[in-house]
Amino acid sequence: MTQLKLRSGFTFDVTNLYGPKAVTEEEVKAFEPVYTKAHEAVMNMRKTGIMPGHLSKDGEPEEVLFPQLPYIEEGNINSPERIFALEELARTTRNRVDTVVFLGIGGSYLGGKVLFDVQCGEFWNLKSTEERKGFPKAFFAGNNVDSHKMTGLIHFLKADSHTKPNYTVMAVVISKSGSTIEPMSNYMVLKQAMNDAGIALETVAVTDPHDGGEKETLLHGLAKKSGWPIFYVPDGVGGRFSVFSEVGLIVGALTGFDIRQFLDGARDMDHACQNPDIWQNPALLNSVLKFLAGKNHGRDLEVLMPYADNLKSLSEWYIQLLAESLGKRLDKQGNVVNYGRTPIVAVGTTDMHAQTQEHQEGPQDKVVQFVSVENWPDDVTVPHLYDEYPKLAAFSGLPLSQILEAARSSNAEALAGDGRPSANYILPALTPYHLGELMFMLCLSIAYEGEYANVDAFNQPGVEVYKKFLGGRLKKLQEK
Ligand SMILES: O=P(O)(O)OC[C@H]1O[C@H](O)[C@H](O)[C@@H](O)[C@@H]1O
Repeated sequence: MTQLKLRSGFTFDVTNLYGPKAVTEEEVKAFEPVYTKAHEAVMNMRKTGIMPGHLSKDGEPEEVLFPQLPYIEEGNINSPERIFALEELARTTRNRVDTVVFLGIGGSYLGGKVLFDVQCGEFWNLKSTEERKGFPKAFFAGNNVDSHKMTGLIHFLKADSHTKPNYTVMAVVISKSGSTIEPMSNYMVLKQAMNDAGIALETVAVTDPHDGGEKETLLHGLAKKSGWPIFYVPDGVGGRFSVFSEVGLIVGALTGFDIRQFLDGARDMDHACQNPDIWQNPALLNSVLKFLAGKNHGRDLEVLMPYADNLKSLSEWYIQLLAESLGKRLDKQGNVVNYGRTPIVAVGTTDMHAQTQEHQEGPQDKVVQFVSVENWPDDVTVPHLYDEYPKLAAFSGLPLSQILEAARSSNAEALAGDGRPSANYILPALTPYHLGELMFMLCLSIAYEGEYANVDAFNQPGVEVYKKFLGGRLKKLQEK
C-alpha cells in the first residue's frame, strides 16, 4: 500500500496510481524540478497574493487570496468580526425564519450546496423544526432558469405558509458580479410571488464589497438602497475558490454546519501543504500524479467518485474547480495549448451500475478518484431476514458501510487488474473538519497544476464568449 496519511487521519491512498503500472517513481523524480518550482510559486502566492501571469477579466493583474481564507485573523478576509457577523445572522434567523432560499450559480452555489448536503442531507425539509434545531428549511433556486422548478418552489412555499402564522422566507442572493441572470431572474420571480401571496420575504445579499463608484455591483447598490444586510465575496477570491469565504459559509451558518471546524480543517491542510516534500504534501502529490497521468499516459479524464450520497455535490463542485481553472486555450505566454483535464461526476455504488462498464472497458483515458468515509456514526446492519436465500444471506448481518467499502475496493481492484489507475481520498468521518481538509486540498492541487500546465488557473475567459451571444438574443426578445 502506498499512502500519505496526515495526523488528522486524512489519507491519500495512491497504491493504484503510483507504481510500475501507472505513474512511475522515475517519472515523478524527473518531474521534481517542475513541481518544486510550482511549490515555490504557490508558497509565494500565499505570502503575497501574487501568482505571476494571472490577470482579471479586464486584463489587469489581480491578487489570488483564497489561501488566506482558512485563517480567522484581524485584517484577513475572514476576520473574527466577519465570522461573528455570519454567526449572528444564523442566531437571529434560527427559530424565526421558516425557509431560506439560496439563489446563486457556479461558484456562488456549488460549494454551499456541498456544505448543505453534508450537514442536512436529503430529508432536511421533511424534518420538524425541532429536528432541524430551529434552523430553517432550505432550497437552492438560482442555479438555472427553469420555470418548472421555480413554480414548484413557489407552490411549496404557499402551501407551507398556511401551516403557521407569520411564516417568513429569507432569500439569500449570492453573486460576486452582482447581476448574473440566473440568480437575479429567479429572485425577481420569487419576490413578486411572495408579495402577491402576502408571505413575508427578507433578503440578504452576498456580493463584491465595493461601495459606490464604477466597481460597485448592481446587487450591492440594490441591497444598500433596499436596506438588505450585505455579506461579501471580495476581490481576489474567485467563485470556484469561494466556499471558504462568506459565499459558502453563509449556507453553512444558516443550516447549522460548523463553519469554524470547516475552516480549521482547511487551515490544517494548508499547513501540511506548505511542506515541499511530495510525500508529506497531499496537494502536491495529488496534482503531480494527476498531471503526469494525463501528460504521459493519456489519462486526461478524472472521474470523482465519492462513495457517499451526500458527497455527490462535492463531485459537482469539483467539476467547476477543475474545468474552469485548467481548461484553457492559451498558456501564460499567449501560445495556444488547449489544456484541460475533463472532470466526470460519479457516485458509488450508484454509478457502478451505470458508468463502471465504461470505466472498466472503454478508452484508457481516465483516472478514477474515489472518496471513502471510514466511520459512519449512523451505520445500519442488514438484518438476517431471508437466510434461506444464499444470495441474500451473503450480505445479511453486515453493516451497510462495510458493503459500501467492499464495493469500492472491488471496483479499484477490477480497474487495476486491467492496468486502469485509481486513487482514494479517505476521510476518517464525514465531518466539517475533514470536508474542509479535502476541499482545501483540491483547491491547492488545482493551483499547482495550473503551474505545471503553465496556464492561468484563476481566470475564465471562455465563459465570456457565449455571454455576448446571450446578451444579443435577450435584446432581440425584448424588442419583439
Ligand atoms: O457569482 P457570480 O458573479 O454570479 O458568478 C457565478 C458564476 O458565473 C460565471 O459564469 C463564471 O464562469 C463562474 O466562475 C461563476 O462562479
